[in-house]
Amino acid sequence: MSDIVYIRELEINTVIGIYDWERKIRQTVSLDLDMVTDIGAAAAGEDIEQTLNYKAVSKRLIAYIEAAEFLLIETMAEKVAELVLAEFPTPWIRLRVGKPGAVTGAKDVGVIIERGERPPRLPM
Ligand SMILES: Nc1nc2c(c(=O)[nH]1)N=C([C@H](O)[C@@H](O)CO)CN2
Repeated sequence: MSDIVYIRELEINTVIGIYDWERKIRQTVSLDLDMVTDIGAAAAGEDIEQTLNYKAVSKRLIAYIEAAEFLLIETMAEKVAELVLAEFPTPWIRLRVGKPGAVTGAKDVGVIIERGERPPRLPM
């Protein structure tokens, strides 16, 4: 079965950007994650150890991104997707990295990527 554990609008402060002034400040990035899993065992046993733990993923990404100093959000997105696929029990991730406030007049800008083995059927 292809189920999804998701995280929405995880906001993290970091050094991000290509301009000199951006290297001297911290800005907020906003992440959405959709991670494929099978929730069956966790649901049957009510066992947190059987889950793809969204709290554990969030804490790991907060620590990683707060310490990072990427130039581009593209690089951040690739590295975050790599980390999640390597460290957590999911074969596929869809990730949005937004940089709200980066463009005057736009509420948000960013990238959306999918990485890993895409299952045949995904929930909407
Ligand atoms: N596709 C991208 N475009 C831009 C990026 C980026 O990371 N990816 N970054 C910038 C600047 O850092 C901008 O955010 C400063 O306001 C411009 N375009």
